[in-house]
Amino acid sequence: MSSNSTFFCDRCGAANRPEARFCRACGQALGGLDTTTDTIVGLGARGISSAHAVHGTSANTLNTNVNTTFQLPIGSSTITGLLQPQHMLKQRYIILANVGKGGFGAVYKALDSQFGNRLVAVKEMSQNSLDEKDRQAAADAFQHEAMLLAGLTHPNLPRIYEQFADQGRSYLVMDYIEGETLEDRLSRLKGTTLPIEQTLDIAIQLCDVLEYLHSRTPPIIFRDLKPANVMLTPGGHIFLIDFGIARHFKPGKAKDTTALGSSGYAAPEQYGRSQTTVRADIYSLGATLHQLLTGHDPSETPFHFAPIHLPAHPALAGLADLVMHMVSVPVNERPESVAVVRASLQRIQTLYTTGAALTSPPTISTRVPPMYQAPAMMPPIPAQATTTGKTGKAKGPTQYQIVKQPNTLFICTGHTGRVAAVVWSPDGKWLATASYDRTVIVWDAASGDRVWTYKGHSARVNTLAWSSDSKYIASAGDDTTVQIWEPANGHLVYTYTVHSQPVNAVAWSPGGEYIASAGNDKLVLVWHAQEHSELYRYEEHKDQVYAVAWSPDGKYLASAGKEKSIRFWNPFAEQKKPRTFWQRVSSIFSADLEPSVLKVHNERVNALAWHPKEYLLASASSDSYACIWDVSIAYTQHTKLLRTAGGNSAKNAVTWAPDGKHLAIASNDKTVQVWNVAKERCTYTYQGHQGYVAAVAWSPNGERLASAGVDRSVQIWQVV
Ligand SMILES: Nc1ncnc2c1ncn2[C@@H]1O[C@H](COP(=O)(O)OP(=O)(O)OP(=O)(O)O)[C@@H](O)[C@H]1O
Repeated sequence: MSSNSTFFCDRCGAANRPEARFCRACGQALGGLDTTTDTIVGLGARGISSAHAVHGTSANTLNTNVNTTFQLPIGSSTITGLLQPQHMLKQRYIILANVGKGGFGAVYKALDSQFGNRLVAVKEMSQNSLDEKDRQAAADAFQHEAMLLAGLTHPNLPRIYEQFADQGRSYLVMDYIEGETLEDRLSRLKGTTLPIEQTLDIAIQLCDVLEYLHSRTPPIIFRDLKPANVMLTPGGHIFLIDFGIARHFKPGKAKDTTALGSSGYAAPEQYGRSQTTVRADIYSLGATLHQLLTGHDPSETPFHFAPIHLPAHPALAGLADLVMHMVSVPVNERPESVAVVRASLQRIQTLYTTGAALTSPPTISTRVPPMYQAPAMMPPIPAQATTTGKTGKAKGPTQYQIVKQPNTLFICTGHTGRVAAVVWSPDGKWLATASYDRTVIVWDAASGDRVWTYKGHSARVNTLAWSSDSKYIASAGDDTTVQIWEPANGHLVYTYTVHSQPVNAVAWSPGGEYIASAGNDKLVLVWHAQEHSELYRYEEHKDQVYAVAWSPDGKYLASAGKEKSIRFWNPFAEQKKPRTFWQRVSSIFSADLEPSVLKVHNERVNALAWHPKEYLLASASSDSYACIWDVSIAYTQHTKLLRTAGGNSAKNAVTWAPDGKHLAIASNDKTVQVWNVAKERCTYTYQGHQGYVAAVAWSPNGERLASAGVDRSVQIWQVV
């Protein structure tokens, strides 16, 4: 769907690519065009190349009700895209609209009536106007796309659910992607370009997915990367679509037998001169980036790329060079891998968006060998390394020199604003971080790799919580919403919009049934996580609420904020208000604890954490203290005060070790202190951060801690 010069069909007048052999609108043979040698044909879903399609080999569990050779009956209509809204396909899919043309391939938006009416995209293809050989090649290509996609799982790829044949056409059912193709986005810009920040973000996401494809065994070369095959969601997430010509790279094969790809974006070697490798995808990525940065369509002047002129900014100095290297005609002059490209892009992005430079290598994570044993004593940090560097400008973002500690396992970088929250998934596999940069990033806890960047929020994200089964995240922030979404793919499940002001705290009940959310509107709302109906609205706070926590048995809530005191209450009992005098009296003799207000802090309370098993509550306050409250004897307000080192520094976050014996406290003094609760003694101080530490979380297995804050890094470290 790139904008090459067009060829008009005699029968219906539709515009076609010059290399097309059949009209994409009506299927009429266009004739007279040789596609054998130096013309590149995008096989895609049309599968009409005279060249042989490449056969997929990946094992998969794809649901298919069609015979494996995928022969299609001849004689039915050759045209696709004719299914009307409300048409029921295969007694299951209700067609809503045609979103992707007609001709030999069409894509419909549809509802899956057997799966809660979830939205799906249904790709339709007909090969019936082709001669026998081409028809089989096209059918093979279609099945290949299905098989290939079915074996892949990546946040930037649509999931595939089913393939089948119906009325002489083949269908592929996959995730419906809300958004538009990058090609459509570019054409709406009318010659101008996307903001550089967005281009860098898109480029890095494309690197993520290409790296994933290239790391399969055998590697998958996409071979048709171009703006028309990239979909962009309103939140800025990208998906690679159209796997028609992706193929497995077969080591040792000297030369590709087919010329595939799209003119302007395809590397020279795709014309059949030599075997295509990952560097063919690097070329196409370079051509796509060149177009994003210049607005110039490469299909107009294949293999010729004009110099790129970018705004004068020190961070962008290397960007033009990088892109021009990627589109080098000699294969060996291009970067050797997508990982190399991604590392450069990330370095540029960090420098461009924050002015920050990291001393750690420019990859997402830096790793310490798994055998590493932390020394009992932490060596002091060199004075030079601990100083906070400045950009040198009078005004501008702070440059943080992140220094790895001996027990640091990973330093995850990617956020471009303060990290406000960090939470482990209950199964220990993932970490999620929320940031003022409006995103939530999900990280692989074993490798430190970024898995997903969620961009559903339109303002700072302040807080997040995992559901107890690790399947959902609730995130909330200054846009006043709480959003429930799937960390595996970023799918938004529900947006809760009852708060009228920024939301600062969200907590999922231990059983997973309820969510408590609280914010600047002074409310704590307790609502059903699935039905979203309100269970109880706590209105006792006189000022903004910053923290909310469930007791481990899911019976009580504690909430606190600007008004300095902590409120401890039972949403289920409170729900039954108004309570009579006699009910109050009898409750004294019942097993239920009375709600109470705990007062010890002299400044705002920033965080609360409930002991994993007992009725002990930890709080962190700007008054420089962390406290432990025994709330089972609430009226006597038994507390331990822990004043961590760092003098008068505010305490921002607290987390209990899973065994309940230690507490970690994050502070404005740039440290995290680990305290032995029974001995009331600080046993270790982590000093890897170069700014206020805003968040800390203990891993479910008790072996690691994750901390994050103003320096934008997320540091995962071993407990010493
Ligand atoms: N999963 C999806 N969700 C939503 N829309 C989609 C999806 N897949 C494809 N589309 C829409 O359908 C159009 C055609 O899709 P696709 O590129 O896969 O088909 P094609 O016929 O193979 O195109 P091409 O001519 O590029 O080979 C896309 O441009 C896009 O607008």
